[in-house]
Amino acid sequence: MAQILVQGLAKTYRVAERDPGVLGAVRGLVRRRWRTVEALKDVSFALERGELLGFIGPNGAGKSTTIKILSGILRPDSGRVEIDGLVPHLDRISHVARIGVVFGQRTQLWWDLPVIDGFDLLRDIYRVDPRRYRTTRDELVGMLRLERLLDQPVRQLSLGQRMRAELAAALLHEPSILFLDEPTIGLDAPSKLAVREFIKTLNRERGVTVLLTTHDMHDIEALAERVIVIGHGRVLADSPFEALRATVLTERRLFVDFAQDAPDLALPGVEIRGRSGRSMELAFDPRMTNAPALIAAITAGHAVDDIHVEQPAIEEVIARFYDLHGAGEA
Ligand SMILES: Nc1ncnc2c1ncn2[C@@H]1O[C@H](COP(=O)(O)OP(=O)(O)OP(=O)(O)O)[C@@H](O)[C@H]1O
Repeated sequence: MAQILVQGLAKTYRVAERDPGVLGAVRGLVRRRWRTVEALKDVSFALERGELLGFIGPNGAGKSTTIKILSGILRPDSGRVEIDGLVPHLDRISHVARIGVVFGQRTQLWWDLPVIDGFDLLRDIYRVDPRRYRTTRDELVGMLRLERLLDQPVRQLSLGQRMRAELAAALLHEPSILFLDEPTIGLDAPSKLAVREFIKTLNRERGVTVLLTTHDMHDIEALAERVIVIGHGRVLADSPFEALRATVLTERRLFVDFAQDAPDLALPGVEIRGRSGRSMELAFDPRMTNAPALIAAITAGHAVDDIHVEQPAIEEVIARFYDLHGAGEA
């Protein structure tokens, strides 16, 4: 049975509207005008225990709203959510004991307290058995290389250090599910790699179910076997990333460095995209020809120094997908 079940989720926000300027603000105090924003219209999916799901979509698509509902912070207007048999917003206390949540843009630690004191407070809040807590904490501190940061107040940490501390904080009570809302936002390359490695270990070795939202497609490429794309409050795709790539962009590219100036080539199903000196970029449709056949045809007639095939970059695939579904920013 699915560990996370979401069916027909809908959520509308009511936003106060006001006219511009001071007069508008004053008028707004007297008579409020409201506008509704349909953040989620109809979102359904199921997640098995131990899965790692990339939950992506353009700005304003409804990703954070979904995570807030799944964490029990928000109540949906309609639809059904069940996680390990509990309804998050109704069974909040039992539910939060089983999940960990990290919002990349917010901290769950205490700004002025040393990291270790924040961890101890979370131990008390979650009522973790002291002996069990020490083991888990020390393990997380080791995995996330936090040893030298424990005595520093959170406000003194760099963003990358803080994110490592946030991940530990979210896991001190050993949840079996982790919700990550943009955990790599603003991090430099080494910190991103460290966070990705940690998430991977947690999921693959410990079996923690992970739902990850991110705008960094390298996170998706490195971590997610399955991807859900949402746009305008609906699920637009739910498939392995490779399947998404195949439906959106079939094109492959072949880069050739010839031993002499790049020749004229006329091959069926192949388009020359660029040529400069001895280099040439070719695009081909893998349904019409394939890379080995193409390479054989080229090398049969010309001396070649180097040759390689490229898939379209993941950013390109996603941008094209948003385009096809008219799912630009809401
Ligand atoms: N508290 C709120 N009050 C009013 N409107 C909100 C609130 N939170 C979100 N919204 C609106 O709901 C829609 C969905 O927002 P949400 O934050 O879920 O999107 P998102 O996919 O997480 O976007 P991003 O990638 O930019 O973080 C947006 O139109 C947003 O403006």
